[in-house]
Formats: sequence, structure tokens, C-alpha cells
Amino acid sequence: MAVVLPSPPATASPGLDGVITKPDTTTRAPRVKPTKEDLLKTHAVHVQKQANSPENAPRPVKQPNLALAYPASTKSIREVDIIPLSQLEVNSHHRGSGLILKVISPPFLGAGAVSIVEDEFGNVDKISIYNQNDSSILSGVPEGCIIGVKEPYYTINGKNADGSEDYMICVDHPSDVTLIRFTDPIIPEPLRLGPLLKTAEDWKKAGDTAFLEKDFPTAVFCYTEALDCAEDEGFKPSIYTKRAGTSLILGRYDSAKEDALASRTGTTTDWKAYYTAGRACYGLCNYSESKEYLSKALELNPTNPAIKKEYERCLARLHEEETGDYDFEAIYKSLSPKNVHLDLGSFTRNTEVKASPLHGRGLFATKDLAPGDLVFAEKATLMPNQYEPMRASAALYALTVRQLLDNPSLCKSVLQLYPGEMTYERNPLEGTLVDGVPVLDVFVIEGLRNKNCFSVPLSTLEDTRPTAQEGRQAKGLWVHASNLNHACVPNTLRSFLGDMLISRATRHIKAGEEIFQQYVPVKSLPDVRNGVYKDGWGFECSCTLCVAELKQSSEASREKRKDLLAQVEKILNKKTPRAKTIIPDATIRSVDKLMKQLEEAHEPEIYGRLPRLTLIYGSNWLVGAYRGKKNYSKTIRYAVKVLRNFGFEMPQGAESQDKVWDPRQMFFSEEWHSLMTIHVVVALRRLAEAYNGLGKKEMAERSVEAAEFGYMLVTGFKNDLSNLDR
Ligand SMILES: C[S@@+](CC[C@H](N)C(=O)[O-])C[C@H]1O[C@@H](n2cnc3c(N)ncnc32)[C@H](O)[C@@H]1O
Repeated sequence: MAVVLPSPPATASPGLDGVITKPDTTTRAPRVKPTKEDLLKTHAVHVQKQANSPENAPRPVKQPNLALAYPASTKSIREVDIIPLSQLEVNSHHRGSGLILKVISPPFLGAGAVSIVEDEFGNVDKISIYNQNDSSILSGVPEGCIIGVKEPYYTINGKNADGSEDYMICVDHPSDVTLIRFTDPIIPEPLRLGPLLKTAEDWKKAGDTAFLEKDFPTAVFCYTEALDCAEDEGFKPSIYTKRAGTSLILGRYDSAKEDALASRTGTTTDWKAYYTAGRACYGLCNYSESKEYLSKALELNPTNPAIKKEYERCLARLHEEETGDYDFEAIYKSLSPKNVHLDLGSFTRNTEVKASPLHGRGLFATKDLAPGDLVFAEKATLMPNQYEPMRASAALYALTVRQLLDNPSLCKSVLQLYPGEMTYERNPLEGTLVDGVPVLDVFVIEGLRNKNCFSVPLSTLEDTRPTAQEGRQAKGLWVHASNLNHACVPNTLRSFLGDMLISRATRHIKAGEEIFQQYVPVKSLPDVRNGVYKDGWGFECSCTLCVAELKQSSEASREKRKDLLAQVEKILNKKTPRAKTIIPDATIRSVDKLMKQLEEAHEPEIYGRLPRLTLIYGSNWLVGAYRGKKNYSKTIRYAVKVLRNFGFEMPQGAESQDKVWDPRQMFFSEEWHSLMTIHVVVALRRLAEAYNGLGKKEMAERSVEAAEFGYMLVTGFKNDLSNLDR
């Protein structure tokens, strides 16, 4: 699926004469409207061009521009005043009004389905319908169908070749348009066609033909018509069965379940209904309900191998949900670019959602957890298999809209996510069914995507490898993890395996304590990182480190650290230690000197047990420089400093090569506030190498064990450190 960038906001733009002109946003009557013939002719040219272009060209996505947000209609087409097209005013949302229209052209399928429509009085106009599902025939608005548009937004779609304004009814919210059945009395007389087919049997046959042609949306449509005109109740169960099976293929699990249950006849053949209902619930990740239906199917058909297989799968998911017992290594092996959606249950019972003193809801521990413990593991609620960075956001947005439309039962958990500040009040009717579809506000969906999505590599383990392809990240939503608030020095670390998010404790967490994660890797300067939070999520961080750095440390000290860091960076950015490059001693000495000054610029009474982020880059660099010179003793000294700067407690004298201590203990300190990243693992490996170089085998082994523990935290499961070399 390709994407287009969000359209630019309606701000001032250069006019033809180079003078900045504001877009015309006043509500007014359209100026000159084209005739029906002209509209159809121009449209036909576009459609013809599309027909000549290569088949299967990916369909772009119109991602909503939040600056132009407007709420979705929550009314039924039966509640609004039907108006003629001639009453439409540009730049207006026509609240309380609606249109009943006949589609009189084949569609042009771009980011939206564009067609020409006619009302009962012969007025014509252009319509663009966005955000419809491929599983609905509205995504293609076939010629001849009758649609209802609720509270239509009429807009200027740029200029025509002759300079006149090009007008369009723009339907952004998918629930603002509804497909009207041919027999519906709401259709005005002049637009009526009468039923296309007469009997339920005819519609069923038409549905079967569409099914065989793999046109599943049309099959659903025909089966719906068949059910609607069936006079014989005995005819209905078989149609429900067919519609349930078709919906299952389309991933419309809510309807599949409903139809499967409606198809029951009270006989032993009901095993089919329960089997389909069980599979539909499995598709929705409702494993307990799935198990119930599959058990019933098994009772009626105990030897059926397909039911047995589904039942076993269901038990495996329930076991994962209950215990958090996963074979992560096997899961990793099963992962491939084509197989990122893992068949796993989510383990969340160590955590619960409660009101947070920081903001809205937060996630809290339900039991004491130790460093390294699995806090929770959650399968993505929504994550497209799209790792192209330019396409990942739009793909997630499109998938979210599609899934909510297809499975309204998902609306409750997804629409309660925080969408950021909206320019209007949210409507409590969002997510409820009106005219058969859930009311969906695409601007809310884009807002909550933006505030809650995570960027995700194929696996964090892959991502730590030097050979990892930089930037290839998908985007996804995990509704449970979305409750996590941010802390720069958090108590958990997240990692990914395909669409599975693994959260591990990085320190002791007491039952009842709030769980935090870092939203993004933290910047070392407190004002810079807080700028990122403000811009991205609208908050200022109040974690221990931010309070210490922003509220307790003086502005003069902050400025001093900033200045020294800039001096360090100036040198380091030119001289990165690499294999086979020897850094001149003079450079090392000047970095060393600056680093001492920077260290002294950290007030001991404030930074006593806190990370010193501005020191990390320099101390890491010095580890590399001394490692290059095989100076083991200095490598140890600076590797220990790196660990200290990340906020790990180092025993007195650990910087000396002769000190005997246990690096494995550093993860278990109760008082220190440490920050866990892959750089900690690398520093521990350097430490091990240097101890080895000095022949201190015991210390080297302990350092390797500590590095392995750290690597488990970073990647989510136990892994060989040699992954870091390939
Ligand atoms: C993914 S949501 C986190 C859950 C959120 N508290 C809720 O009620 O849905 C992200 C939003 O939480 C808020 N937030 C996260 N961390 C915060 C913090 N440390 N302090 C204040 N607000 C925070 C921000 O408003 C942010 O946009």
C-alpha cells in the first residue's frame, strides 16, 4: 500500500502574482459549476488514464491533516434533512443535512474513490470518498449504487484548467457515507431502480458467483440482500453460514461470529456454526470465548481434526496469557520479513491500568518484580507489515481505520487511547453503530496513532547487530502498553519480536508502583529532551533526573555543562575511534581534561545516585580510544565510568584494575537510578576484554555474565553476545 504525505494545512500560500494569499475559507455559494456533460467528460478522461496505467498500482492513503480536523457525523441518514446538491455551500459542513445520491460514473480510484453523483432533481457534482475498506463495496463506489452522505463537507478541490474553481463533496470519515439498499423507501422516486434481482434464491446465486470469483465484498452484499428478501425462515441459516464464512475470509470477525451463531438450527450440524464462531473469536484474540465455542463444536463433532487443531491452538494462547511462558528463542526463529504477526497470547496479569498522578491513566505493577522479570508481553493490537519508514505511519493509520470498521468490537479499546488535544469535544457516540457501521472520526484516529504508536524493528535482537539495516521500522499500536507514561530513567525496557512487545523490569518494582518506559531515547541535555516531549506529546517530564537537573541544579551549572559538552562534542565528532585508527595522545589528553571539568560540573549532592548523561558520549569515546591502544587499565577505568554515568552503582575503587568486585550486582541496586541501553552491554564487554587482557579471568567472566544479563534486558530474551559482532 503506497502513501501520500498529509496534505499541507490551509495556511497562506503564494498566489499567482507571488503575493501571499490566504485560502478562501468563507462559506459561500459556489461560483460557476460545470454542466453534467462537462463533469462526466473530464471524469472519463481521468478514469481512462487510470485504465491505461499498470494494473495493481498501489492505492495511496490520504492521511488526515489534524490542522483541518472536523468531527464525524453521529446521525443516521434517517435523522438528517435531505437537501439537493444545489444547496451545497463551499467550505461548509452542512450540519443537520444529508444527501441521497446516485453514482452515475465509474470510479477513479486514487487516495479516495472519486465519482460523479446525481440527486433526484438532476443536479450533479463530484464526490471523493476516503478511508473506505477494501472489504466494503463503498471502497470502489460502483456506478449505479445509491449512497447517503451525512452532514456533507463541500470544498474547493483546487482549480480547473480554465481557472474556474473545482468543487467536490469530500467524505473523510468513513461513517459519514452509507450504502443504501435498492429497496429502501428513503430513496426518492426519480432515483429508484427497483430491486435488481427478485428472489432470495437469485441473490444467493449471485452471492455464490461473486464468492467463486473471489469478489468477497460483493458476495457479502448479495447474501445480505438474500437474507433481506427471504420469506422462508428455513432458507436463512444456510445464507448466514455462507455470509459468516465470507466475513471470516475478509477478517470481519465480529460479523462472522454473529452470523455463525445466527446460522444454528439446533441440530448436530451446529458444530460448523460453533467452529466458525470459535475461529472468529480467535481472530479477535478473544481466546477464552474462542475456547467456549470450540468446546461446543467438539462436543457435537468429537473426532473432527480441524476443530481439535483449533482447540489446541486456543489452549496454547490461554496458557501464554496465564503464565507468560514463552519460548522466545523459537519465536525468534519463526520470525521472517513475511511472518511478523506472531500467533501468541498476551501476558499482562503482572500489571493493571489505574489513574496516574502524572496524567490520565498509567500502568501499575500488581506484584513485586525483580530486575529482569517479564513485566508484560503484548501482541500488537494493530501493526501493518510495513517497515519502509516513509510509509509506516500512513499504513498504521489506514489499518486502524480498516480494522475498526471491520470489527467494531475493537473500537472500545482503541478509541479510549489518548489522541492528544483535539480542537473540538469528542463525541461519546464514537465507536457506536449508526446505519450499521461504527462512527469513526479519522482525525481522532490519526491523533491517537500519533500519540501512542511505537516504532518497531523486525526484532530488537536484529537491531543490535552492526549489520542491521538502519531505520527500517514499522509502526504499531499496543493498547495495553499505551497506558505507560514516560520517565527518562524508567523502571522497564521494551523490546520487540515481530509484533510482540516484551517489557522487562530494569530495577526492583514494588506491587502498586507505577511502571514507566522511555518514549524515545533520551537526549543528554534536560531542556533539549523536554522540548522533544513537549512537541511530541505535550508534557514536561517530572522523573527524578529531570527534577534534579531542571529544578535543583542551577541554570549556571546547566549552562556550564552544556558549554563543556559542546566542546567535547566538537572534538569527538571529528575523531571517532575505529578499529585500526590510532587516536593521537594529544587528542585523548584534551578530551580527558575536558571530561574532568565536565564531571566536576555535576554537583555531587544532586547527581549522587543519578545518571550523568552529558558524560556518556565522552567516557564511551575514551573507552574506544584506550581500547585501540590496548591500554587495559585505562579501558577498565573508563568502562567503569561509562557504567557510573548511566547511573549504575559502582563500588569504591572499581576504576582500578586491581579491585575485585562483582559487575553482576550493578543491576540489583535499590537506591540508584540507572538507565539501561545497549551501550551498557557494550561497556561491560569492553570491561571483560580488558580484564582478559590483564589475565584477570574471574573478573572477565563476571563482566561477561553481567553483559549477558544486560543483553537479555535489551533484546527481551537470553542471547549470545556474539550477535553484537555480526
Ligand atoms: C501513550 S499516552 C500514556 C497514557 C496516558 N497517561 C493516558 O491517559 O492515556 C501518552 C500521553 O501521556 C501523557 N504523559 C506521558 N508521560 C507523562 C509524564 N511523564 N508526565 C506527564 N504526562 C505524561 C502525555 O500527555 C502523553 O501525550
